[in-house]
Amino acid sequence: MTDLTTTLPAVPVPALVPGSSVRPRPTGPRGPADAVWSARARPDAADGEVTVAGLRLSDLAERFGTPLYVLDEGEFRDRCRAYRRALPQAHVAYAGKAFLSRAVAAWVREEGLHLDVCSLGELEVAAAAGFPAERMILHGNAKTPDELRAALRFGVGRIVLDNVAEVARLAALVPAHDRQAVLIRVIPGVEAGAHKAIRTGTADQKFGLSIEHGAAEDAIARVLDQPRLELVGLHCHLGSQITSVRPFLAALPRMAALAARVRDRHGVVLPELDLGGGHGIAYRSGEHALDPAEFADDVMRHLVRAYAAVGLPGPQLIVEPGRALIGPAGVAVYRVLVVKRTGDRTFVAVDGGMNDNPRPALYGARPELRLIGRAGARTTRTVTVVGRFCEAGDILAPDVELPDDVRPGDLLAAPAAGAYQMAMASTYNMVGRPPVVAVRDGRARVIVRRETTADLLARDVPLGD
Ligand SMILES: Cc1ncc(COP(=O)(O)O)c(C=O)c1O
Ligand SMILES: N[C@@H](CCCC[NH3+])C(=O)O
Repeated sequence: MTDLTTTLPAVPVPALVPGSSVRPRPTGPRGPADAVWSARARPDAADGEVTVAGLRLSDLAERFGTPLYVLDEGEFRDRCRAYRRALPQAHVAYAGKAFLSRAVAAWVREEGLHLDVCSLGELEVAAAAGFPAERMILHGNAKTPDELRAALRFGVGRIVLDNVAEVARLAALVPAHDRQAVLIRVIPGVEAGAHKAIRTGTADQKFGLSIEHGAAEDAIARVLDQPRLELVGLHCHLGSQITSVRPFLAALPRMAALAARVRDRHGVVLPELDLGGGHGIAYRSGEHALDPAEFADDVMRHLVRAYAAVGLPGPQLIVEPGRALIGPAGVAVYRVLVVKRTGDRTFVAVDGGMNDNPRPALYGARPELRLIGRAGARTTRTVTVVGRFCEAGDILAPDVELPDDVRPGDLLAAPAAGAYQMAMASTYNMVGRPPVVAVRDGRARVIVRRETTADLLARDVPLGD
């Protein structure tokens, strides 16, 4: 296991010397990639209103109810295009776990991306949207036999093997005279990611096979022994919400060295390298995102160099961003139900919370919440915005500056809400999940409807049955 802080040279932070031209890097956004609101959002109106794709969020809240998730289709498509433009030689696969529905799968299909799926459910949603199976990549640290069978039946393009047991299990399911293209997920020993729970580049977690301990090479030998499996490449995924390109660059020579050992030991040149996803976004004003163009420039340069250094041609690159494509396209809208003072704090309780956004409770994430729909008082106070669920830890943000006169009935909106919120939503306390409304060119359409109590009761077996 390698701690990046010890293996990579520290980036010197220039001191602010009076009268000198050396300035620390600005803490504000550097460009569009750092924006927390989508490019089609107008968040700065004097009346406090925010519009997205020409629609007022308060009108959408009125029409569809709250809590509400608004998804800016144009922003999502723009981001898909930006990635394809930045990486014309690579395959860009949208990681559906960030949020998937039939509409989203159709946008991904139309934009010509590949799709990373990690369950039978994701596979079937994508298939229902007409997504071509050969552009799908199946992941999972513990794929069920049903998932493996379905992947073969649908004709999924790539299956990423995560453990040795899967090698024989999958090979046994592939029909005679057929071959399934697979990659092997390895642990490169590079630590990256915004929180321990989402770091997957080092050995002390459940995903992948360690390079360091020989597990990866053992699995590779076993795959090469299976005539019904075709090993086309290596895969690694370092973690999530990574805002610097450095960890990706650190992984490249390690992946190249492993590819070279495969060539030396087995005489096989692996044509593909999947570097996973993990590209970070700005959740709050002033935070930095991983810029796709910068990522592309640096990674392509270092990739060719790392492979050339071991005498291999540059492989076909695959990347799998999820959050970076859908995160900034989403906005969560809540209605304030209660404002109360307890102890030293003012609590502002909204009609959503940890059920639709478990990220604050899981990773200490802090969404940027703001009053919308009216201007609000000029003076502000620091409040704690909490949800409505039966957990003291159901805190969306512990310290938000809101206008002094915030009151029940007000609307709060959080940008950058498109990834890993609705996708991870639950029905705790028997509260149905919010709808997702896609907006484009002044028009709104429900792409996932609100979950009703009738939906919840539909799964609950009536008494006497
Ligand atoms: C294998 C794999 N690829 C891609 C992703 C997408 O990650 P992100 O949404 O951080 O880009 C994940 C999740 O972290 C993953 O496990
Ligand atoms: N759910 C995590 C990301 C996990 C990515 C899954 N591989 C988050 O919200 O940050």
